[in-house]
Amino acid sequence: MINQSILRVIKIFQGLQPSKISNSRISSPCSSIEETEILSIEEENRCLKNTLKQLIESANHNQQTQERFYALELYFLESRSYQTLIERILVDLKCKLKLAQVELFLIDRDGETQLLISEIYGKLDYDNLFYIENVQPLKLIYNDSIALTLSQKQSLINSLFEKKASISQSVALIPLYRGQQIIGSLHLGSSDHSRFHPDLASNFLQHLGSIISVCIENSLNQERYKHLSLVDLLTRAKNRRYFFQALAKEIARSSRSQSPISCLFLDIDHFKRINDSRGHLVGDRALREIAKHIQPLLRQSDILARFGGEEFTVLLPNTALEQALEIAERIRKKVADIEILDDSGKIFRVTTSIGASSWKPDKQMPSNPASIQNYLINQADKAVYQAKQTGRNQVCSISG
Ligand SMILES: Nc1nc2c(ncn2[C@@H]2O[C@H](COP(=O)(O)OP(=O)(O)OP(=O)(O)O)[C@@H](O)[C@H]2O)c(=O)[nH]1
Repeated sequence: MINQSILRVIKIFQGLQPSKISNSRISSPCSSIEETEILSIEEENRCLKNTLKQLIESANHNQQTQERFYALELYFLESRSYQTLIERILVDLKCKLKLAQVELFLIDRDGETQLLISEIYGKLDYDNLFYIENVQPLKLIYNDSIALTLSQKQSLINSLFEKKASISQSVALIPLYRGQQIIGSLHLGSSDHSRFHPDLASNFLQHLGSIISVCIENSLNQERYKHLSLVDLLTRAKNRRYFFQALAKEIARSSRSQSPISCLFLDIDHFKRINDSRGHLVGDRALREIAKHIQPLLRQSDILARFGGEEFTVLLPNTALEQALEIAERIRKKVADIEILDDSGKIFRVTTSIGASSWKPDKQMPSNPASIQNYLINQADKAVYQAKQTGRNQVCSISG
């Protein structure tokens, strides 16, 4: 009886561990052998249970890792602007994956991305974001073949993370690709020596790299479209639409903070004559030169916009009339000094009439946003008209 049941159990286990149970021993009726066999089966059973437990733990761990990575990827996919995405990669990723260091390299041929982003956001100040002109610096890091690399090599780690190399003990170098084209590289550094060892399964990191690549490309394309709709393509100053959006925002901010806000309207003098005598393309060149020379006179928070034709506006947040008049005078002088070349290589100059308006929290002043906006525009418009009427090439403001 006992032999029969032992045989049944053994048959079950034979498929799993055939080498450990010999048929000759089973055929023996000796009871001590039976006990040994039972003990051996129990031991096998324990081993199998342990193995199963480890497999389940490992599957659970993998599932948790997968869920964490999915959540992270979703977090990147939900970024609504390039600025937010970069912040999430460089700051939040470090925190969420408990990394010591994160470094992002992006290939930016001709500096197009940097120009676009600086025109939209000003300078994005991260000391771990690097724009490179071509793939060459990455080849040096990756040792020519640019593929996902997990390493504990101190020599490689020292070539990363600028001056802070000693913090990281192991690194993951994740190339960022769109199609066949490399667009950058993401470097993750851990203070744990065993975190990124070469034998680690790298599919999660690989997938994360693909998602980040798509997010970067998409957010840059969106920024390009947004930029096109808000910038004057001739002068690269902001356009009228952007100006009105910014004006509404700044008026709301000024009302809240009870700070002044000023506006300048610039109208180039006798511009028709320039077009008529030197040609429309030379007129275009003059407009470009004017915008180029005014921009550096302004603060980062000020906004230069082309209002239309040969008219520009400057929005000066947190600026009272007295200060606005000084800035206007500086602009007027600068414009008069610009040397513009006509098609025959001759230098000519232009002048501009400027009207200034200003709003500050005061009982005499309009207080709701729409009337503040009308007030600023009408006063600046009247002032520029006055400047034209009284001789051009001057700055005027209307009191009251
Ligand atoms: N080249 C060029 N000219 C433009 C553009 N937009 C408007 N203009 C010209 O700007 C000129 C504006 O002329 P007016 O409004 O008569 O004013 P003005 O000649 O500057 O005279 P005042 O403003 O009175 O000093 C017109 O000839 C327009 O054709 C543009 O994008 N490029």
